[in-house]
Amino acid sequence: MLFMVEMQVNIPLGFDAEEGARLKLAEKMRFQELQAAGTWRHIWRVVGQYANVSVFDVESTSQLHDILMGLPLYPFMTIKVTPLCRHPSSMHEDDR
Ligand SMILES: O=C(O)C[C@H]1C=CC(=O)O1
Repeated sequence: MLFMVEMQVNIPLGFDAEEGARLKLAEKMRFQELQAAGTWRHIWRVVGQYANVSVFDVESTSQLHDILMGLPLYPFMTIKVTPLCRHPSSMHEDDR
């Protein structure tokens, strides 16, 4: 199942810089793990914002829920999830 996930990161002004850097590194490592597994299929930066638009490929909504809630930066994120399905004109067989 494919989902578009929009994530806005809001780390409060004055948040401990070292802890912020640690969380960002942990987030990057988790992202790369999920990308390598094919679960976090795509990611784009939203220009001018600490935000991304991503596509996740998961088995269930509860899997996606657990992944998102487990992200190191989750406590600072506003997240919007949109289910996707294959466009009838798509040439990509793996768009499911
Ligand atoms: O930078 C972000 O948009 C937040 C998050 C998503 C991947 C990652 O490495 O950090």
